[in-house]
Amino acid sequence: MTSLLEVHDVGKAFGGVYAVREVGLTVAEGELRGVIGPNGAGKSTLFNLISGHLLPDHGTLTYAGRRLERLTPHARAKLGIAIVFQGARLFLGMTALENVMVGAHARTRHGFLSAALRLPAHRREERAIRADALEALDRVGLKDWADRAAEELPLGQQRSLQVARALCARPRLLLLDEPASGLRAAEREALAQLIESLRGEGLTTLLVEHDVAFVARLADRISVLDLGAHIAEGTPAEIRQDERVIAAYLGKEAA
Ligand SMILES: Nc1ncnc2c1ncn2[C@@H]1O[C@H](COP(=O)(O)OP(=O)(O)OP(=O)(O)O)[C@@H](O)[C@H]1O
Repeated sequence: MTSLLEVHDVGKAFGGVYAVREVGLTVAEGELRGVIGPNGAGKSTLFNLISGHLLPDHGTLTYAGRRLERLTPHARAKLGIAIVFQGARLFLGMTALENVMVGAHARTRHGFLSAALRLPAHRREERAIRADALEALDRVGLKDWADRAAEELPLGQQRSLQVARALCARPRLLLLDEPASGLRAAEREALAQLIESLRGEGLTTLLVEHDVAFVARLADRISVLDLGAHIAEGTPAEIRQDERVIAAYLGKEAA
């Protein structure tokens, strides 16, 4: 299987303490990879190293054969890496559709300013973006909500809207940071089904999540971090039985 993302030996320290050290993982094209770990394991740090919001102290990141580690988040977005951040905000006062259209900005030629000025070449582009945004809303089951104010959507649908925003940039790799956090059971279920349907479409996804059951249900393979180190990788069934993983979680509970 061809790999889309290769993280090799990355490390990142804050004030001399490693939040992530010597972490490596390879994500195959079309794979849904989960990343789990107890509090402070380094999940968010790893996520930000892949998105480009943090730069590694050492190690390499390769995406579709290109080295990433010195590229800005914007450059990575242009290569097809889309992000749904933990607790990301929607633009209030904008409709669901407008919120998604902002997500297409990463791949427009003219940039946000000329879009705001509504130059002629832009109107064409704007129409195309609008069509893409409607398609993205449709993919996440929110087409009927297109013209509603984003803040009117229930929390679960706001999360789906964030996914639509990421999809509008036509990503090849989708990064999800704790997408289920704060959701109720029914909302969680709907989100799981959405992520499953995107996997069915062949979208490669990295899912960083606190909720182990949520990840175990969805992921092809799971990488486990503890105290910044990569301690295990395998299928959900393998991970559930891995003694280092059990010890890492039990250790945290005991503490
Ligand atoms: N910007 C930062 N400055 C200083 N320390 C940081 C910073 N970001 C993370 N850390 C530290 O790095 C370690 C890993 O944190 P990280 O947030 O990556 O873990 P996590 O697995 O996402 O945890 P959680 O599940 O609690 O969100 C923690 O000890 C944290 O305090």
